[in-house]
Amino acid sequence: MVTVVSHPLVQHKLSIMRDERTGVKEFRELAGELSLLLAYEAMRDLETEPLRLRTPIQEGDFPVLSGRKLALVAILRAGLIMAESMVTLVPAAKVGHIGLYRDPQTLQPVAYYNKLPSDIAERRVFLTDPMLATGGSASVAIQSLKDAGATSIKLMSILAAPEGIAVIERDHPDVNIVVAAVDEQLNAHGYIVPGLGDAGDRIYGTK
Ligand SMILES: O=P(O)(O)OC[C@H]1O[C@H](OP(=O)(O)OP(=O)(O)O)[C@H](O)[C@@H]1O
Ligand SMILES: O=c1cc[nH]c(=O)[nH]1
Ligand SMILES: [Mg+2]
Repeated sequence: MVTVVSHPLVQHKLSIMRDERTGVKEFRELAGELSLLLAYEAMRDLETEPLRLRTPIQEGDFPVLSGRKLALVAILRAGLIMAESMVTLVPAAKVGHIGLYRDPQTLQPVAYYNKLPSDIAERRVFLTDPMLATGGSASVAIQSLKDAGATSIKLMSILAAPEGIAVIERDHPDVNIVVAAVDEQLNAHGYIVPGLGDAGDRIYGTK
């Protein structure tokens, strides 16, 4: 299932990120802000339970988060900005890292790092990567989460191509996807069109 967050704030921030004139500082800030807005939607179904407490006025039962604990897992590099921003919303979440880069010739993901919470099997996992292009990186990352025992995984991306969504639906039909927009297609180099360019390079100012 794919959820496209069509809220005007999300769309506005995304359009500024797309603009080639937007510099590193603003791009990074917007990526963080958008991640919070996407998280608001992605975490809509978190469980709550009533907590008995007393306000300054009277006693009552009030909802607090319950159920499975959370894990945020970032696909490095670009997904890091999303997880770092989201952890401010859910400070008790553990954070994992999966290092992948996409080979520019083959477009295949190359793994270089993997560090996940040891109790990931018991946690609800939110996997972050701003770009879902061919879907190769996200599919491999989801497989490594499953190999580590994760059973509840949601993929959060800022932009997706239809091709990438199709790959996740084929490889991991149990994984829901939350995105700000689904663009037209990929170009010959595997970039999302119209897209926003190379997310990692724009976040970190590399080339
Ligand atoms: O869906 P795919 O075709 O696999 O492409 C998407 C991947 O490409 C980008 O990472 P990149 O390889 O540029 O690494 P970086 O984040 O370190 O820049 C992006 O952040 C995704 O991880
Ligand atoms: O458009 C794209 C595709 C893959 N990775 C990016 O950063 N951008
Ligand atoms: Mg990159």
